[in-house]
Amino acid sequence: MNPLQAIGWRWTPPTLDPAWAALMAAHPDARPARITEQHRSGYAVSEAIDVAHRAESLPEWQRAGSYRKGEINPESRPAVGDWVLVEGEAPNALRIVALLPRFSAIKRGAAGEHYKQQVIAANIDTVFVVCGLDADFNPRRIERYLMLVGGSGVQPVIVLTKADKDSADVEAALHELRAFGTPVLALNAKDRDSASALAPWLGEGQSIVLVGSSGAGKSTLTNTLLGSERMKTGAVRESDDRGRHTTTHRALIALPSGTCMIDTPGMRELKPTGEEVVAESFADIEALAAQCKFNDCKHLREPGCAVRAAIESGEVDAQRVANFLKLSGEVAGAANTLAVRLAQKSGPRPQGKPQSRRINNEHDG
Ligand SMILES: Nc1nc2c(ncn2[C@@H]2O[C@H](COP(=O)(O)OP(=O)(O)OP(=O)(O)O)[C@@H](O)[C@H]2O)c(=O)[nH]1
Ligand SMILES: [Zn+2]
Repeated sequence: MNPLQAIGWRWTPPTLDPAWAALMAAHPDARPARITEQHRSGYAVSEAIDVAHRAESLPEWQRAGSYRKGEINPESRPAVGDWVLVEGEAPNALRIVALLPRFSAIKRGAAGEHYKQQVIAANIDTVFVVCGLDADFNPRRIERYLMLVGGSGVQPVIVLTKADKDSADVEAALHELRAFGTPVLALNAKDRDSASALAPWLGEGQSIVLVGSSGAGKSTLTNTLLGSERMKTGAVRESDDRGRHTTTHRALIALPSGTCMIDTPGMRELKPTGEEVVAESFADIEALAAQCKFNDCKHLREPGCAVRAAIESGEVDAQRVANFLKLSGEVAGAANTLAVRLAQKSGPRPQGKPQSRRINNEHDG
């Protein structure tokens, strides 16, 4: 097997994106590799599972000033999961010479003053939104994740863990979540047969990520899919009493099925970029809204509101509608911040504002 296949490469010349083929033709001495880490000063790339090396990147991806001058959008820098072309030999002479265009990208609104958004994981096929059928069960949080990955090009799948627990009301949960229009499964993350329900998304050459709150069962599920105890789970952690963050970090994990799982810390801190289309992950509400009397209906107390009527008749959950309105407000807020930032960037620099201040926070960790 081509060692790249274990880290998600699945293309052959006939299935290769023409843009990729063109870049490869332009760099005949280069070969593909995948980004596993992105740092302030450079990158780590992998050409086979469990091996990653530092690689020198193009100068325009390094200079902080390039962002400020608007020469390079941070989104056009490689991120974890990106395929790049490299030249030279590891460990000391690897150089990235080109970024291959990504087919999907999970982004988040960036904390920095300058850039609008940051790519957290690129070239992912499926994101499993993991939620336990215990006290962790929270449809509103699931809706938030679905909204954040909506429009990324990544297929979301809801995975409800802890279905084996006596207290789990599996049928009620499945019934509620099926209305979301996203595939949903309930399983026991500790059990291999149960976890095999994920097989349709775990084909060879697929790339996946798991998101979900602490304790949802992500490490447990990963271990079960791996078939061995490779990640430390909550249980281990409790006994060593060192709190969180004991999970050994490994960016690309090869599952026996030939799927590449990407584990990147940024996935834990998703927040809106302002470019999300909330309605996309609320298709049921969007369909109702199309029937409201006023086409700018806010679904609050307008007459002829089909959304309110559907709440009354029990067709749609009032909390789901409330969350839709809340998330729409958050995205609108983020979009506003984004617009202000872009305007400041293109307009003249405010008087008396020191240049150096503007460079702060430009980097991700
Ligand atoms: N009975 C049962 N227990 C589960 C299941 N999934 C996870 N658990 C337990 O729930 C606890 C937390 O699971 P983890 O896999 O550590 O959760 P996590 O999502 O990786 O948490 P973080 O690493 O903090 O993000 C552990 O004690 C697991 O054994 C399940 O499907 N059934
Ligand atoms: Zn309405």
